[in-house]
Amino acid sequence: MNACRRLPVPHTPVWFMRQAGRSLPEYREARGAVPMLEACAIPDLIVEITMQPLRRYAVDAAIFFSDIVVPLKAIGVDLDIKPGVGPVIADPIRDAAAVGRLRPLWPDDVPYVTEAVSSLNAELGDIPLIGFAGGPFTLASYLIEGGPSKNHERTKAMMYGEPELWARLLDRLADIAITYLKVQVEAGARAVQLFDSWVGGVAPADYRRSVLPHSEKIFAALEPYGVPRIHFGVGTGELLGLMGEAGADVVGVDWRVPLDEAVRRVDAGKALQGNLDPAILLAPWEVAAERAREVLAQGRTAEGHVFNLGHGVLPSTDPGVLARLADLVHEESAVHAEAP
Ligand SMILES: Cc1c2[nH]c(c1CCC(=O)O)Cc1[nH]c(c(CCC(=O)O)c1C)Cc1[nH]c(c(CCC(=O)O)c1C)Cc1[nH]c(c(C)c1CCC(=O)O)C2
Repeated sequence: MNACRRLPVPHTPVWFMRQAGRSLPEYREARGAVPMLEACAIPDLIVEITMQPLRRYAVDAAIFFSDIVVPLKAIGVDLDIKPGVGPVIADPIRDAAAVGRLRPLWPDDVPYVTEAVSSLNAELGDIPLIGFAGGPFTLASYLIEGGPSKNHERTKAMMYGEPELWARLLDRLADIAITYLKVQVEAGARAVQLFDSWVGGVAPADYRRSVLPHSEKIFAALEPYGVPRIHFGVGTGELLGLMGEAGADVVGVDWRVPLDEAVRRVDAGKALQGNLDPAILLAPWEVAAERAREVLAQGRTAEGHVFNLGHGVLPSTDPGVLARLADLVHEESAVHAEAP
C-alpha cells in the first residue's frame, strides 16, 4: 500500500498476476471438474483459491479469484470460459440493438463477490486484497469478436467506423466495471487493478480519443474510496503515459519496456508495477534471479515500485521458483532500503 502511494517501504513489495491458478497443483485439485465461471460464484472456493498462493509465497498482496467476464455473466450475457481458449460469447455484440440489451450491473447480481471478499478480508489480516475489473477495450473486444482475438478487427472497425455506438458500448462497460469494483472495495478490497489487457493494439491518438475517457470515468468513480488504483495492459509501451493520465495511481508495465524507461514515459506522481518476463521463470534460476535484480534496480528509479511479472504466471511455472523469487525481491530490496 505504501509503495502504491509512493511512501517509504522496508522492502519492495511483490505479488504475481495469476498467482492463483493452474501453476498450482492445489488449485487444480480444488477446482476439480467445476467449470471456471461456476467456481467464480462459490464463495468458499473463491476464498480457498485466493488464499492458496499466500501459503506458498511471501507475497505482499492477495488478488481476488474471479475473472474479468464474471460481471458480464452476472448481467445475463451468454458466455463461457473455455479451457485453453478463454472467454467465448454466444451472441457477439455487433449492432445498436445488442449494445442496448447490455444492462447495468447491480450489486445484488454478485452477492458471492461481497461474501467472498468479506471472508477474505477477515482471513488476510494485514495483507491487502486487490480487487479487479476488466478494462473497457478488453471487455469490448471479447464481446464484439465473440472470443479471443489477435487483431481485434471487428472491434477496431466499430471503434473507427461507428464512434457513437462504440462510445455507448464502452460507457456501459465502464459503468459495469465501476459497480464491480465498488462492490469489491465496499466489501474490503484495499486496492484495485483495471486489466485492459488487450488495449496495447490501439495507437495513442485513438486511445486518447476512444478509450481513455471511459477508463477515466472508472478511476474517477473510485477516487472517493482512496484505494490505490492500478492500470495494466500488455504491449502498452506507447500508452503508459496515457494510462497514468486516465487516473491511475500505479501504472502496470509489461516486460517489453524497462522500468527506468517507463519512468520517463509516465508523468510524475505515479508508482510503477512490474515487470519481469514471466517466461524467464522457465529458464535456470540464476538467469531469472539476475533479471529480477535488474528489475529491482530499474524500479528504484520510480517514485514507488511494486514488483510483479510483466503478465500473468504461465501455467507451466514451477511454484518453487515463484517462492524463491518473492524471497529474493524482499531480501535484495531490503539491503537497498537500509543503505544510507
Ligand atoms: C484477459 C483476462 C481474462 N481474465 C483476466 C484477464 C486479465 C488478465 C490477463 O491479461 O491475463 C483476469 C483474471 N482471470 C483470473 C484472475 C485471477 C486472479 C489472479 O490470480 O491473477 C484474473 C485477475 C483467473 C483465471 N481466468 C482463467 C483462468 C484459467 C481457468 C482454468 O483453470 O482453466 C484463471 C485461473 C480463464 C481465462 N480468462 C481469460 C483468459 C484469457 C483465460 C485463460 C484461458 C486459458 O488459457 O485457459 C480472460
